[in-house]
Amino acid sequence: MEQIENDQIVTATEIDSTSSSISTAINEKTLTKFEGSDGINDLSIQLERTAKRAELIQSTEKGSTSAKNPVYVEWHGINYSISEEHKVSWWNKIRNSDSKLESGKQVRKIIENIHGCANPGEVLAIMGPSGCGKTTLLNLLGDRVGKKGVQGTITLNGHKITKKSKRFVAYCTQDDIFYPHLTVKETLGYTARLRLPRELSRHDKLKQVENTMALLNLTKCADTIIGDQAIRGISGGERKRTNIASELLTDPSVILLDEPTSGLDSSLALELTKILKEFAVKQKKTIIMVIHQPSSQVFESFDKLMLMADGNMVYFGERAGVVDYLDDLGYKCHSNFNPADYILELLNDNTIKQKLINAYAHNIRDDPTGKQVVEKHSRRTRTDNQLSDTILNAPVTSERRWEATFLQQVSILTERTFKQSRKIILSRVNIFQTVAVTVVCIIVWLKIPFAEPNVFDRVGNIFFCSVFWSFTAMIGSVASFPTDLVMLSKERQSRSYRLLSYYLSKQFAELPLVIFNPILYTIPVYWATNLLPDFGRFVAYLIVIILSTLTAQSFGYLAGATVLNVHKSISISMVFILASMLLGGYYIKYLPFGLYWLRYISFVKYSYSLLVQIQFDSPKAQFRCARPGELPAGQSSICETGDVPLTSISGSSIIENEGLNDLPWYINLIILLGICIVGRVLAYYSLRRNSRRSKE
Ligand SMILES: Nc1ncnc2c1ncn2[C@@H]1O[C@H](COP(=O)(O)OP(=O)(O)OP(=O)(O)O)[C@@H](O)[C@H]1O
Repeated sequence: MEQIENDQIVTATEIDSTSSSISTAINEKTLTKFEGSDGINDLSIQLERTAKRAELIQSTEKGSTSAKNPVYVEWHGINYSISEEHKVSWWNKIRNSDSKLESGKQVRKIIENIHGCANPGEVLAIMGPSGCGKTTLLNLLGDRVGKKGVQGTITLNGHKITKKSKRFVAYCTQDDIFYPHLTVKETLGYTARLRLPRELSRHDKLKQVENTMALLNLTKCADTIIGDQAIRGISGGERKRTNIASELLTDPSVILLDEPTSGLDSSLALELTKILKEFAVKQKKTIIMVIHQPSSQVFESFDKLMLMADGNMVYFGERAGVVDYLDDLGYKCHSNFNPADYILELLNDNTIKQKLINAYAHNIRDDPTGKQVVEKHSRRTRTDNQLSDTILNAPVTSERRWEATFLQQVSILTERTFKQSRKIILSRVNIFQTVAVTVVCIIVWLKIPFAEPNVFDRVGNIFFCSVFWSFTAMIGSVASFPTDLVMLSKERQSRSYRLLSYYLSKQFAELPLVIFNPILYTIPVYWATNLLPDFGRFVAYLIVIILSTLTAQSFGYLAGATVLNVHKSISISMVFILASMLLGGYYIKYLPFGLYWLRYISFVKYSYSLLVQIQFDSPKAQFRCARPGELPAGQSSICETGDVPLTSISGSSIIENEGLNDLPWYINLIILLGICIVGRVLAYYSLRRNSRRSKE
């Protein structure tokens, strides 16, 4: 306990002195320790950096709620197990017929009887060899695992974690999850606007972003896109820092970090741990981090330490006490050795590891869930003038479920989705594809004459336009939800917005993008291929093409939201669009007996019928009858049905003959609109059901 207080006093004094004046800190006494001007330069750079850091942290304190809501985290008796499918092949069963090999489920213990606590103002480090269960424990502390297979108690200020209390806990995952086309500043800006208290003005929120970027040395890459495997963006270390910045920015009371220093060089790793430590001390944040091989300076900055091996506890207590603890067990760490390296070396030796696990189990033999050990290290149980018992007993809750209002959420998310999706939907490749298809269609169907022999070409042009854009929209939208899923789950876990806000914003943002290419295609193709020269009919034609595209998009959304797997949903959509195309009325006129109704389940039938009605069911649509020899052999002219051969025929007679006006145009329109809306509503409920399931 004394050690914690001393550590905090040292850090607080250091910050105060540095922020007040650099010049007084560089006193003569200190300078004599360094030889030559390089030493002086190094020291002044260091002090300048420390002063800047303190100043920036101080600036983020304005409006900080974590200092007012310190949170004490405690956990004991934690067990987590998973059931794994165990399959025995029929061949193995035959070969081992005398043994009792059976397929079935096996329970595997991931972590066992884990306990600990983390106090506000302190940094707790969790260390151990790879695969020992550190991330699993962090996930459990952040309530990101669900209930299945979990036993034990985790509390915040002595109260169970609730949906409202989760907002006070930030989780920096090991994998940095971002929208790749947004810049660092945009990413952090949207996070700030969604998650910072609504009382702060937009200007203050963006100021907070600037300060956090300066603090984490991100200012120089502020306008660079994040990027991913396909597009080059910021570096791995910058991604890591952006990830931490996006959580620090939201002013949480508890910060869980999974390997925050991986990918950073040693000086950046040290700088980051110093920042976290200062945040802990100055703003009473509780910091728990999983860390691999910290340098000795980073190791020194921890207040508490938890060591794990094979899912078991090896040590929990003061960081400063671990070397003596190991020494007492016969494992002496030399003074010139980094204790963190030494600990990992011990835990990677199977025999020593088992001895250390047994030694810890022996120590707590009278305290099966570790409750007493936890109480010993808890600041909640003792009187402290800053963090009194009453504060650390206060329920961790807020009046609001979300900081941004519903309308703010929709507008912020729409802006963000638009920025992210426009780079994909309106990519150069997609625009090139549209222009190329437009040119090909114009060449193929240039100035189709209003004549009977060309009716088939005219109808083909109309059918192609409807199906091509439906197909493109459906395939483009199936990946929408599966690719957003990880981001959605991360942001929903931190209660950034409602699912409905996300869903509506997706619709609004992608609407102009999805209809841009069909419009770009339809305008020149309509006039160049000589479709009905009537502006009103052109507008109606364009509206139906857009509606058909949006209907196909809603099926794409539905498939993606239901299956949540890009490959599977593309396969399902392909089958669906092909079936709709075949049943649309262009390829098959006469379905086998009893299957005629199948036409009515194809959305293509409604859009195709509507487009044909727009183009043919008009007094202006008059077609010259075929002259002898113009029609293919065996095909009779529609004009020859009466006694007197006609010279021209109306479009309405043609579609009647083709059976394309079985439903009036307004019924086709209503059904198409209905399918579009129902598809979107079903996609929302599918997404909601799946996002609830993923939480369980
Ligand atoms: N849902 C799960 N299904 C299957 N195995 C799991 C699951 N969750 C955890 N595990 C297993 O539990 C063990 C601990 O995993 P965890 O990620 O917590 O380890 P770690 O200590 O964080 O490792 P590292 O340092 O390498 O990240 C691993 O063997 C992992 O494969």
